[in-house]
Amino acid sequence: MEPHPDAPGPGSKLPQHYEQCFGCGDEVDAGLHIRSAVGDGMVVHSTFTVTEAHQGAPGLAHGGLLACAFDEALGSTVGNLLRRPAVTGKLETDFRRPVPVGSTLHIAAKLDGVAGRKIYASAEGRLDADDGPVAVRARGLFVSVDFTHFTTHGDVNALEKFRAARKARPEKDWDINP
Ligand SMILES: CCCCCCCCCCCCCC(=O)SCCNC(=O)CCNC(=O)[C@H](O)C(C)(C)COP(=O)(O)OP(=O)(O)OC[C@H]1O[C@@H](n2cnc3c(N)ncnc32)[C@H](O)[C@@H]1OP(=O)(O)O
Repeated sequence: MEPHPDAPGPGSKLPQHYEQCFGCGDEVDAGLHIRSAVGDGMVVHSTFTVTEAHQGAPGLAHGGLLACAFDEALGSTVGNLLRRPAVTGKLETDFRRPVPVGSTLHIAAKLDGVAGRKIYASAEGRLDADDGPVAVRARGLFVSVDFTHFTTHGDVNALEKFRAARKARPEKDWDINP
């Protein structure tokens, strides 16, 4: 499997895909503010720094928010390397170690395969360094969708704003053809 010919190359920092996204958006104060960059092959590296806004037990990250971080990291890999709209159909997580507030999860997510509309991806999150101890593993199944998925089910006004903002960006985007 190869990245899409127009996919950003290794080392490229990836922009937030939507400023209101809970995973990566700058406009969500308590969001995860995940930052990502393309790695070698079919890999995207992301970081998520856990704050007090992300707690479940005192001082520890909430498991649901950790799952969110992996949804974002895996989805970013699919969207940026294959450059096609897709949504999460299934997400599995293995929580192997507690993730304390103040720690940074280093997530390496890779595309494992494509079968028709189904896209398989998996990821590992390590504590505080790319070679730190594994805290979370995840696997996701993403399903390719037409852009009409978002116009039919989403907020059309917000979507128009989103499209206008993306068109104004210098880098090429996936084809949007509702
Ligand atoms: C350059 C651009 C950069 C952009 C960056 C973007 C970053 C984004 C980061 C954000 C990341 C956040 C992302 C988010 O959080 S996305 C938000 C969370 N996800 C959703 O809201 C999705 C809701 N679900 C649906 O809309 C539909 O169910 C979908 C569209 C998924 C499928 O309904 P549809 O009617 O269209 O298709 P189908 O039912 O015929 O299914 C098709 C195939 O898929 C298989 N299947 C489906 N589900 C499952 C399952 N659970 N386990 C196993 N298999 C499953 C199914 O068997 C079939 O296989 P096959 O029979 O053909 O073999």
